[in-house]
Amino acid sequence: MTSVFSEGFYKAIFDGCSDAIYVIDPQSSRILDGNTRAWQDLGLSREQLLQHSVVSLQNDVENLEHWQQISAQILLNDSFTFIGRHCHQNGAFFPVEVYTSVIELDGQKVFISIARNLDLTLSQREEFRTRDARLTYALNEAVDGLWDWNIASGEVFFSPQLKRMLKYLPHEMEPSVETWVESLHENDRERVLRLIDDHLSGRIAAYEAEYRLRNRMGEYIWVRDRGRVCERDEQGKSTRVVGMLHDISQSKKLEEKLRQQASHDHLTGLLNRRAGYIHFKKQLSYAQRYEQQFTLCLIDLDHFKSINDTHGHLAGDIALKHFVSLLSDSVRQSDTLMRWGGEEFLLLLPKTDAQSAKLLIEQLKDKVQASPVSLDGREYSYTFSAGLASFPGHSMDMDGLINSADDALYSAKASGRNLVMISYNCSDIEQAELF
Ligand SMILES: Nc1nc2c(ncn2[C@@H]2O[C@H](COP(=O)(O)OP(=O)(O)OP(=O)(O)O)[C@@H](O)[C@H]2O)c(=O)[nH]1
Repeated sequence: MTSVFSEGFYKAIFDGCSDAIYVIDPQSSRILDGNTRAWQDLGLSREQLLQHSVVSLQNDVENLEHWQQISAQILLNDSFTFIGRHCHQNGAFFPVEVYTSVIELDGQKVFISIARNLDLTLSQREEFRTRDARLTYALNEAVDGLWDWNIASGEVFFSPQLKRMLKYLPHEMEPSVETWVESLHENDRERVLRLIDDHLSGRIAAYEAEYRLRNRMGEYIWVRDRGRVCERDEQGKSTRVVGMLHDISQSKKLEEKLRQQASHDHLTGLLNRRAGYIHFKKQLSYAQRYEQQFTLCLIDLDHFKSINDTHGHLAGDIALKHFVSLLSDSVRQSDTLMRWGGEEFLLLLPKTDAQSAKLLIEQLKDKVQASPVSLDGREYSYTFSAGLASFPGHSMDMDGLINSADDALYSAKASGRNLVMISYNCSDIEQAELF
């Protein structure tokens, strides 16, 4: 039989189509025509195809009677889709999705069936294999660990690299969201859970957090975690989130070191003047808020220049460290000693009035004098002078307090050194009016 298409245009589309197209007689199920893809898919020549019918070719159609039931159904509905199996000449079956519609040709109704081969083509298979290999590589070798959370079931897939990051073996780590929640550092947990909740409910476009995560050894590592909802249900509720975990422990350590260097004195390890000033400000506002007295004490080593001149600068450094170690061991945890300048220190004594502070500093002074430092194999005693000022008695503000303590220190030096003096200044407001 010749092609039912007379127009070259339609013929080109018919033969060039990547799906198989069959023209079928509704009564007998005979194949009236088929495009190139149709006979190639079945492993037949065009002539062989035209010898067949749906009954002889289609495994799911049992006999002519069965076909006629199907045919009646197609004629009734004008179209019909079904998924079945076609049989290749070599005996192998392959899955097809067949869409059949009814058209009229020369006053006769015929069926046009378009059959899509659902089996993967070789190139598609190759592509999937490549993609699979890439995915496996990414999951295993990438520096980031991947997680995939099914919200409804609470199940979480942890990638091999994520497990490695936390020092777990491949078969370890219960794949549940609880595993992750329980590994969060308790100081980070609330913040991180709030962030992920904000993302799930759509308040923020993506989830991103830096936090500490406990590893198999019970140690905490710092991670940067980023995730995004990738599936929602019909109501728009998040059902699946996928994210990546990056180990940032090293950069956090470096950050901490830089922060420490910026705020601490390299020689003594004490807070430096800049950070000390910030700390002082906080202490003062705390004292104001809770109506508490506190005293600050400026301490300056006496004749320190002579230590440097006699024993050298390195010996001077040793003496400075010796002094800091003596004082640090003697003050309370709540007191803060900071390096205010070269051989000048500032000691903050919260909840302490000037008289009590003076007694304490006198004791420290005696202790320092009685604890010589060993320089060049020789014991060397040194002393210090100190000036004290208290909040709120001597001043209400930081600069006023520092100036008052400085005045007192100047007086102690001027009066012969190795002395502790309280400021003579007075704040404008009487203490009784304040507290
Ligand atoms: N070794 C060492 N010396 C320091 C450091 N910071 C400051 N100094 C020295 O401390 C000395 C301070 O000298 P001065 O300001 O004259 O004071 P002083 O000799 O202690 O005399 P008075 O304070 O008047 O008792 C100087 O020699 C500084 O070089 C430091 O970090 N290491």
